[in-house]
Amino acid sequence: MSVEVYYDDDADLGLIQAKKVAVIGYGSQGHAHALSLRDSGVDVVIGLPEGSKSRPKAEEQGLRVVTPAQAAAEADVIMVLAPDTAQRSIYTESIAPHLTPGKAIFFGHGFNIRYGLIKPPAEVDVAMVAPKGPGHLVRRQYSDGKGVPCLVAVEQDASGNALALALAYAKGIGGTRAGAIKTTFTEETETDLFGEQAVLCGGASALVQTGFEVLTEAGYAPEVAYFECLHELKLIVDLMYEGGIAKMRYSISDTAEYGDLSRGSRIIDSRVKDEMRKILGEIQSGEFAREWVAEDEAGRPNFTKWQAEGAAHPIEETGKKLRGMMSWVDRPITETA
Ligand SMILES: NC(=O)C1=CN([C@@H]2O[C@H](COP(=O)(O)OP(=O)(O)OC[C@H]3O[C@@H](n4cnc5c(N)ncnc54)[C@H](OP(=O)(O)O)[C@@H]3O)[C@@H](O)[C@H]2O)C=CC1
Ligand SMILES: CC[C@](O)(C(C)=O)C(=O)O
Ligand SMILES: [Mg+2]
Ligand SMILES: [Mg+2]
Repeated sequence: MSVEVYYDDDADLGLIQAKKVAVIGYGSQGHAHALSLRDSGVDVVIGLPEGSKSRPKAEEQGLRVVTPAQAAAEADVIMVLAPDTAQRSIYTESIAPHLTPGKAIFFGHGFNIRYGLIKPPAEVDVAMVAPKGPGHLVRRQYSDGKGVPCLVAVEQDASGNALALALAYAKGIGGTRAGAIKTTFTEETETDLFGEQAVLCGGASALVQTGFEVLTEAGYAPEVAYFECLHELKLIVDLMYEGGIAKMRYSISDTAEYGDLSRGSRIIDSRVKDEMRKILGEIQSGEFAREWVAEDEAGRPNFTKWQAEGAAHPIEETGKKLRGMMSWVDRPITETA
């Protein structure tokens, strides 16, 4: 194997238990890291602005919440889990003044370091622990005694111990149960952005919506189209997750497998592959990052419009109705945050 993968036996939890950790932000990732670190015996403080919606959620879970500046002042390790677009100003206003030599700043995604939006001083460790999964599942897997794999990376090793500290942190959130892969900030950032845009979120959502539209526009029942294009996708992906595409193809009928083999490459064709390469180029050149930062600074006009259009897509109404009939499917998005 060309990558280095670390498991529980390779990580010393004592290293992070000996530190005070500030988790800045208590959203999808923040709540998962904070609660799991606490359950792993780590001293955790949460940094949130006065008036943050997340404050009562963290306090209800028994966590101590202070301002981001106070959390950064108290902590040895500062994990930044606020939205990527907010991190630069949080860093400048609340973290940088307290980032004294010997401390460590950690990230859950490399965006701000990769694109030069945050430049920490040379005397601190700069590392990343990036779970390869949504925060609510990071927490659920930890609570179930399992773990979501993580990427770990060290951008700056002032202490000479940054990787060991990052691995200890990864162990504290269950990441080394599944495996922590050593990478770089550049590789994590570019592959993560590509994955979410082209395959996992952008690609998959567009595939599902378009399949649903084609069936319903041809007169088929929305309920049947929903089951076919969205609900069953999870069951198919579960088989891929367990045993690769090969296991999924083993389980489906020969008819489905012949349709898959003969038709799949007509859907995801060379035009789609060229577009994926273009998207990767925009990520590598920094064009996507500049666009997203400018969109955020302008008050997110396109983001808000596209979000509303997505929420109004007929598949959502159909899905809401059908999921209401399946109590085991319709679980709340936030169980802890
Ligand atoms: N979502 C995910 O599963 C994954 C996310 N990541 C990375 O993790 C990081 C966090 O993302 P995510 O968990 O999605 O974020 P969320 O949007 O879910 O949560 C953001 C949190 O930050 C808080 N916040 C907002 N502004 C500030 C501020 N100025 N100071 C302090 N806290 C603030 C929010 O509080 P409020 O409630 O008041 O808005 C909220 O608690 C990002 O770098 C992301 O790329 C990495 C892997 C997966
Ligand atoms: C796939 C989306 C993601 O990269 C993630 C959950 O890993 C994110 O940024 O939320
Ligand atoms: Mg990701
Ligand atoms: Mg991401």
